[in-house]
Amino acid sequence: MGILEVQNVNKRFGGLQALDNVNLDVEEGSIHAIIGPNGAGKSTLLNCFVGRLVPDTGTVMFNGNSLLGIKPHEINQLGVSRVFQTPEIFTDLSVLENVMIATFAHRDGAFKLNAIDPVRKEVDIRDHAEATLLDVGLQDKRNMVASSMSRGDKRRLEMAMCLSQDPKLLLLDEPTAGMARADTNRTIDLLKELAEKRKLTKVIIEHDMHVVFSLAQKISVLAQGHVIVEDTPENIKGHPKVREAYLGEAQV
Ligand SMILES: Nc1ncnc2c1ncn2[C@@H]1O[C@H](COP(=O)(O)OP(=O)(O)OP(=O)(O)O)[C@@H](O)[C@H]1O
Repeated sequence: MGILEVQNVNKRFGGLQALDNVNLDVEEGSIHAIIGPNGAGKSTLLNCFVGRLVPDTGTVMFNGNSLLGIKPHEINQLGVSRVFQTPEIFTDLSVLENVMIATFAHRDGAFKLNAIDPVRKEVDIRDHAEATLLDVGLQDKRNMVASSMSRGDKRRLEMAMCLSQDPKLLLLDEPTAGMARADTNRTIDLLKELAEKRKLTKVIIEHDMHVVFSLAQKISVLAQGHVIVEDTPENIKGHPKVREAYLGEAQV
């Protein structure tokens, strides 16, 4: 049994079947990629894991708990954390303060900007945040104001904010979107390092096949809301069904 088990999930938006009987089995400690052409249903599926959307039918089980019908912060407290395509950070605060706020939010269940004054005084939270910044290589930038960081560093900061909550499952929505190749490669290295350092399961949505094939142990291919193949990267490469799904995009 996987740490994340998705069974027979369906989701319609009006006349559109965005998810069509989706099944997914994510093994604990693995990096599992979800790929597929534009509009295949990848983000819709991820949204069903974090309480942003509720499937019409089906089940989503994480570590023995159903993720359906509970609030996003409750899902977060069960150990599921998500890195968004556009970093969700407090731009006026320092790098360290952003991570401290995320650590605090996980412990106390509230993500509030005005919590920063009491949080600044909490030594345990500061130590934990400093250790997380070291893990993602941002320790030298801890006092920088978040708004002045590069795009790549902002995404790294958001990853630190997620990691500071000690998640069991990290969901990454196109973690390298819009990055230059050098930044993309740094992100790949970081995710590989984290896989070695922490026993953390990762589900990653990604269009960049260089990233997918560098990281994933298992790949699920979505097309028109349906998982057409779930297999290892070796078997996915050149798979006729996958080529067909990408016809015209020619990425795999
Ligand atoms: N809230 C919504 N209301 C109506 N239709 C939606 C909604 N969200 C998504 N859709 C539609 O559902 C389908 C799947 O969208 P989704 O964003 O999940 O695809 P995706 O695979 O993540 O695409 P991309 O790679 O372009 O981000 C698309 O046709 C999209 O237009």
